[in-house]
Amino acid sequence: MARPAGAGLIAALDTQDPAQAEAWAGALAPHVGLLKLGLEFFVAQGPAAVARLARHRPLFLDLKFHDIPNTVAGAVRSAGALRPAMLTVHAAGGPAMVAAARAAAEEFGADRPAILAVTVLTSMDAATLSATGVSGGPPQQVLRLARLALESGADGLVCSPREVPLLRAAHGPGPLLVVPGIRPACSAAGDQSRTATPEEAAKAGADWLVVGRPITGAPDPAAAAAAIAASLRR
Ligand SMILES: O=c1ccn([C@@H]2O[C@H](COP(=O)(O)O)[C@@H](O)[C@H]2O)c(=O)[nH]1
Repeated sequence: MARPAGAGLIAALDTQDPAQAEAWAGALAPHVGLLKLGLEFFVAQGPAAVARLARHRPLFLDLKFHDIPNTVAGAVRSAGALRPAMLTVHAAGGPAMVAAARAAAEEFGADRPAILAVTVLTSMDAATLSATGVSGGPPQQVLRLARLALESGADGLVCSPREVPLLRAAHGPGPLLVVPGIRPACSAAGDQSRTATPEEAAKAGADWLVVGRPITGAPDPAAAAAAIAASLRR
């Protein structure tokens, strides 16, 4: 998948309902670079329904694999058959798991899915992370997991907009940085903790901004996506 000029927009279609996903995909396709489908849709509707949505835009299949290396490699083979542009694994699965995901993706040849490693979920603040036994706070843990994942073959990272400058300073322009936790001014944060506006995330150096509820929960989702896309072009 070619890197966008500036920051590109990805719409997260978080629903179990195939008719809703289809309606969003059709309405949002002119304004976004990719459509993101996650566990909610995949578990409810399965691979065939996912494949149908790829008629609108390339897919980011965000299933966040986290298992032993052999199992993750098999899952990447299964998911890769849907020809998504990008797939996610959890960096916390360790170097062998990330390397196994990358090796399985390579089996799809030149237009293989990019393997993105999720660092620290954007819903987690320092206290939540500390409760899982990780000391030092999100920035330090994101940097630790990013290094592990990139050295193990990940093409890019999922991180919050707050860590983008740190990751660019540490790893330069190479890694694809895909960034949820995006909240236009006046949008409700909901369960997201480490947030920024689309303009802030783009200025920090994100490649792709992932936006769900601020688009899908808007009275006119297409207009909301168009407004965010326009703000990224300014
Ligand atoms: O750390 C992460 C990783 C993935 N996500 C996903 O992004 C979208 C965000 O949706 P919003 O409605 O804009 O909050 C959602 O599909 C998450 O599963 C994330 O938020 N944080």
